[in-house]
Amino acid sequence: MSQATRPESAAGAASADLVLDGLGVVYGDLRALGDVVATARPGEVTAVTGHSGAGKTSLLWAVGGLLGHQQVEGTVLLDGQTIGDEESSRAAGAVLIPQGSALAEVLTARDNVAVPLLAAGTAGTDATRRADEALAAVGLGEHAGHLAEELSGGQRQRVAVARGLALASLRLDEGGVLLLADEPTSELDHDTRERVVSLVEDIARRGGIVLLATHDPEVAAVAAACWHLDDGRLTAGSR
Ligand SMILES: Nc1ncnc2c1ncn2[C@@H]1O[C@H](COP(=O)(O)OP(=O)(O)OP(=O)(O)O)[C@@H](O)[C@H]1O
Repeated sequence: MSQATRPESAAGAASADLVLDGLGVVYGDLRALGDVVATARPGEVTAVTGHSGAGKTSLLWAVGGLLGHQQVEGTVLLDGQTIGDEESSRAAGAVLIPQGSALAEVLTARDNVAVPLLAAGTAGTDATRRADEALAAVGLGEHAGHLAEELSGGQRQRVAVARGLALASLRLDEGGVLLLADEPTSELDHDTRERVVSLVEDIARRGGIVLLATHDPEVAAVAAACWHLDDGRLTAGSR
């Protein structure tokens, strides 16, 4: 594990870094996130921690361009370019593994993983191959043909992880990825959790930028850096 940093200033960030400069999120009268200044580096997993309601999902969604203009304050830069709206974040390789599995119930596990790959322009046979590989990697190779609605909570979460990792791998092949993983291990047993964390680490090892929101100290402990949120404010890094 490398020395963790408290990203107090965007100054000195390398150009390929993800830089949050005064990032804030408001929902009407509620301020969920305020004035976050932080830098995440390619090749590292950055854990995003904090109590329930601290603003972890809001941060990930703001970076991914998934919130409305009026809800987001400040600037998100990747490789020196402003991102943070849907189009620019997607073009920059942003991939979200959402909290909760958000699967299409009447599609198979395989199709849940393959459809976003097809939508991203992957040819059918390649999308199926990538989907099957991703499902096998999370231990669901034998469930590829099962409908999502037939799967357990933990299996569904693994399909969602496989979907995100398959798309992240595609983005890496295309030039780069910004993986936003929102509590991807919350419903997994110990061994499966370790397997998923290792797959997320692989994305970083291949040069991706990874933000990993988690409540789990053991998961956070694998990260090279940690952003800890307290009521929407970034507090001191823990390592
Ligand atoms: N769409 C929304 N409209 C209004 N308030 C929201 C919305 N989404 C989140 N909030 C509020 O914003 C705050 C931060 O929520 P957020 O989901 O970012 O926290 P979190 O750290 O991810 O929480 P958890 O660990 O429980 O998932 C909370 O007070 C929450 O109630």
